[in-house]
Amino acid sequence: MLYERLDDLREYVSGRLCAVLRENGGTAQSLVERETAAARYHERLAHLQAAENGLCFGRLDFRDGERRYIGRIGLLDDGDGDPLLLDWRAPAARAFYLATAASPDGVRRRRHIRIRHRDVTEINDEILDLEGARQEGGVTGEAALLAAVSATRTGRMGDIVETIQAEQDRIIRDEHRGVLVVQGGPGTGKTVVALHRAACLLYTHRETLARRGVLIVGPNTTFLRYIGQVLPSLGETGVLLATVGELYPGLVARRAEPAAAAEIKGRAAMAEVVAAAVRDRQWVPEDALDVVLDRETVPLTRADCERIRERARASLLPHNQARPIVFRGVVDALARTIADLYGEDVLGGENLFGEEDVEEIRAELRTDPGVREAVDRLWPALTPQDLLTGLYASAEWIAAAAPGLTEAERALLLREPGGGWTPADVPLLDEAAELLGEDTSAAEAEARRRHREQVAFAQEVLHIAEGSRSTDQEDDVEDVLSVTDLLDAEALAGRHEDADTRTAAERAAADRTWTFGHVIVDEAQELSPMAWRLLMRRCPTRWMTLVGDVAQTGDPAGASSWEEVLAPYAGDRWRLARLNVNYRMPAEIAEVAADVLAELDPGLESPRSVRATGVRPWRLRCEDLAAGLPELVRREAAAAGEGRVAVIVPAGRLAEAEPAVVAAAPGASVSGRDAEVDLERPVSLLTVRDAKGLEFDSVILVDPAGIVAESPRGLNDLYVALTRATQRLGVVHPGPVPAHLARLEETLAD
Ligand SMILES: Nc1ncnc2c1ncn2[C@@H]1O[C@H](COP(=O)(O)OP(=O)(O)OP(=O)(O)O)[C@@H](O)[C@H]1O
Repeated sequence: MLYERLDDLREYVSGRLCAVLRENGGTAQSLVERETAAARYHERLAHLQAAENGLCFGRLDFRDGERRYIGRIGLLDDGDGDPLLLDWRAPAARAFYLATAASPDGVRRRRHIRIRHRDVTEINDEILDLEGARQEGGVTGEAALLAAVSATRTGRMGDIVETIQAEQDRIIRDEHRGVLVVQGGPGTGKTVVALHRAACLLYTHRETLARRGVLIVGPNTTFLRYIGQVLPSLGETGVLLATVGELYPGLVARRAEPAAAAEIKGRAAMAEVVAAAVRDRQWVPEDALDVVLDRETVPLTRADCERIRERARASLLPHNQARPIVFRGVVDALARTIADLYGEDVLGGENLFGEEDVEEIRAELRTDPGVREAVDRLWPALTPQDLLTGLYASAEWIAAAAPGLTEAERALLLREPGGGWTPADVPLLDEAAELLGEDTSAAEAEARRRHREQVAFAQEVLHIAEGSRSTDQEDDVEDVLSVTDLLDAEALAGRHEDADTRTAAERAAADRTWTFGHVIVDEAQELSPMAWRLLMRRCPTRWMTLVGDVAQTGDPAGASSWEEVLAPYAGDRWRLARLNVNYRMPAEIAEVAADVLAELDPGLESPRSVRATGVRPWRLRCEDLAAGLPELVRREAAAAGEGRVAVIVPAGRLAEAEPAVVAAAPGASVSGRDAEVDLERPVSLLTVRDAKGLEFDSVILVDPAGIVAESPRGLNDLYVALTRATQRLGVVHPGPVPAHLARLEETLAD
């Protein structure tokens, strides 16, 4: 019956969509209305399609006899309008996630229903009675949960609507309008909870969020692809997923650079360096600037130039927007000099030039190319790219703008022009864009021209409409409203200008100054202070969800405390929520990771595993990867069956490990070699940086000591690498076993 209703709705919506697409002709206004309606029907259809798999997954039986079915979307009865199925996000569905035997909230039975190809394949009931309360274990829907967490991985994250746990549900629906930080160890569901929170917020605040959009920031494009299916599977499509490096429209930041250079660029002090670089381009000559005018050469004195610069700076306008002030200053100063020169009364009286004469000189100067040249010299129009390219290319400019850096640090910033941008450049470009502003005069002139054209067109339209008005009406009914009474040409023109049918996410992606309704940051601990400045500009309301784990911070520019990151932007308007249960690693793997965590920070607590598998993680000493690794990869691939295997290596061993992995798994995806790691392949070879946030059925970790040695946060990296497996973990070490992995026995798991 539920599927029948779904089919009816689909048929109805596709019918409406076809009808809209078939319509043609009409005014520009009706075309816009048609496009908007088509986009709406498309979205609705996507929503209905997404609900096909597992349309209904739960039922609540209440003590008073009421029954509620819970599913991916809400459905109403066609006849009486009663709810047939509750959307999992509706308040009435909440008991499905929260009711426990100790606190049943009127619920007698919770039923988990599994549907495949529209057939019910499994039912699990939980009776919430007193007996159950005595046995309470802390998880809800245990059988369904265990089936979900033990399932073979596919290389794409899936949704968890059927098994959301109470501690997760509270975060997903949290109504806090400031910054919500979700801190939790590896595998506690931070990412998946953040994505379900996005879906929930879009459901509850659809108006605001559809207009301003939701931004989800992740650490790299592989990760974004990995999580990219979750929201569409929940029927939500209008969300922008991006890395920080993708948040500067018009450029792709793919250039590589040493981690030490990226770390320097991420420091908060770089904001002052960029500001100083802008100031350094506001030039004053040592002595005087000779301005070569059409008719003669006139000097601008140093004092004149200083005065002009001070006036422009005092305006507090962004650099490019202050150029008209400099232009006026130059014209005034030159006009005065010319008037002094030619208007001097040889008899010693007052200057012979009156104010009108001086105004005439100014008018002439305004069109003189020499004046433009002088302004370009004193206060050049700059793009963020010009500014940074120039800064990076000159040791002298770097030294002037960054006196706080050591010589070695400054040398790391130096590079030849060209060759593209790195992800760490993007927050600096954004910072520069804020300080430079755009010289919008040309764009404004173009907008004014377009508006005049639209008004002229609208006047013509109204004229035609007036002309075609029925004369009968004119004769008979004096006060019948005509189209011109309702609409003037300006208003009609305005409607055409608003006709942007792109979604908020599409418009946001193309606009650097776009501000989002809500911003979600995953692996938030990795962001540098400069990246935070960029993100905070994109979300002035500070309605944000940040998920991360400071114990997993790998980026040398990343965070070690949420308080430190947030206090400058959110004061005390941020709240911390914790997740404590590990849904990814079985207890056997979690124990190994816990030893490393204890060494990282004895004060940090490991999350509790939701299951044990009985499979012990293994280690093997292997000096020669080329000889030893292929067999291990083959074994793990066979053990993982349909699942996914990752070989995680220090970046310095990628080249050595690649032939060994490819020999065992010719189709393997290789980080660094492939533009983007394809996690849907059975085997992947990755560095820790690329493995962040991901998970695999089986992980072979190569050279743990090498991982630790490779970065100042190497122990955090080792912790990340050890916490990626859902079933099996093996460690291959070329030298003696590191002390923190002593728990591992030197065996191969069966
Ligand atoms: N309630 C749940 N039901 C089923 N699976 C769940 C549940 N919560 C989390 N999981 C699964 O646990 C795994 C780990 O989740 P996720 O990747 O969101 O953790 P994380 O905290 O972001 O980890 P990390 O910090 O390592 O990136 C995922 O496969 C996720 O689908």
